[in-house]
Amino acid sequence: MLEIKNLHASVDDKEILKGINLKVNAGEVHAIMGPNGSGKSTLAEVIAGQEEFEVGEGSILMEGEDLEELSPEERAHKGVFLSFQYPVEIPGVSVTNFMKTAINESRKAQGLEDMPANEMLKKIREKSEMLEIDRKFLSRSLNEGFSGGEKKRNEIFQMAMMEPKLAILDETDSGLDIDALRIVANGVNKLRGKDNAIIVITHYQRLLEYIVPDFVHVLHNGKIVKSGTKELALELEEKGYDWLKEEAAV
Ligand SMILES: Nc1ncnc2c1ncn2[C@@H]1O[C@H](COP(=O)(O)OP(=O)(O)OP(=O)(O)O)[C@@H](O)[C@H]1O
Repeated sequence: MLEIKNLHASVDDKEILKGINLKVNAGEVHAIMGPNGSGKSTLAEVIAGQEEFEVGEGSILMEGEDLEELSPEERAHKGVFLSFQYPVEIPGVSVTNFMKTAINESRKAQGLEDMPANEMLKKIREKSEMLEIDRKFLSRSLNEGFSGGEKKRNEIFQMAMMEPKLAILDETDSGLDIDALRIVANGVNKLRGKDNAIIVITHYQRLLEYIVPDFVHVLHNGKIVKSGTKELALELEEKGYDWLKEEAAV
């Protein structure tokens, strides 16, 4: 699904990603952890195609296709979803209408007609019930006055509606409380499937008790310095990151 090879990226001539290698297969959930400032969010944004980052050496392949020349929108149409990519408030545009537009834009890019209204309503009903989202919430203006938890709910709803091939959830600095943690975890678990892959960026071992990842990677100073299974997250909880920094320096 996704293959990142020796990826380097910088902003304002400062190198942030210094040779990332990562392979994510369909059906897998990967967690990325690591100390503040190690490059986790940058990695997510570079995969999604955020233009402020300059990609140097290396490549990002999605289903064998190099993403380098593609805009963030084109990547989204290929099935890459990054949480909080568009956290804009749009007064007067409801959560539902925003979703309808996003889905039809994506269909258009794939040469498809708009989704018939009844099909769209059915999908909205199914996904909102699956994620226990209140009807009233769907008619609210997008992100306007949303609490942190409501933003989270909206984001997971967007992911459920878009059915991305590769979803990247950057949870590192979103201040998740217990409820939001559960919203994210339930959403991810319900959307896990053999044809899609999910990358969760988190500081919380707790989140990984709910979403059991297949692999855990630790990013430090722009490189993945350790990969393992969910036990690695437990080890990090217990020992912190210093031992890995020391190992990485050797
Ligand atoms: N647009 C930018 N301009 C300048 N520096 C940036 C920019 N984006 C990121 N950086 C720098 O790159 C480094 C990595 O940041 P990044 O947000 O990727 O880290 P992170 O691992 O997600 O951190 P955290 O756990 O604190 O969220 C930091 O030193 C940060 O200051």
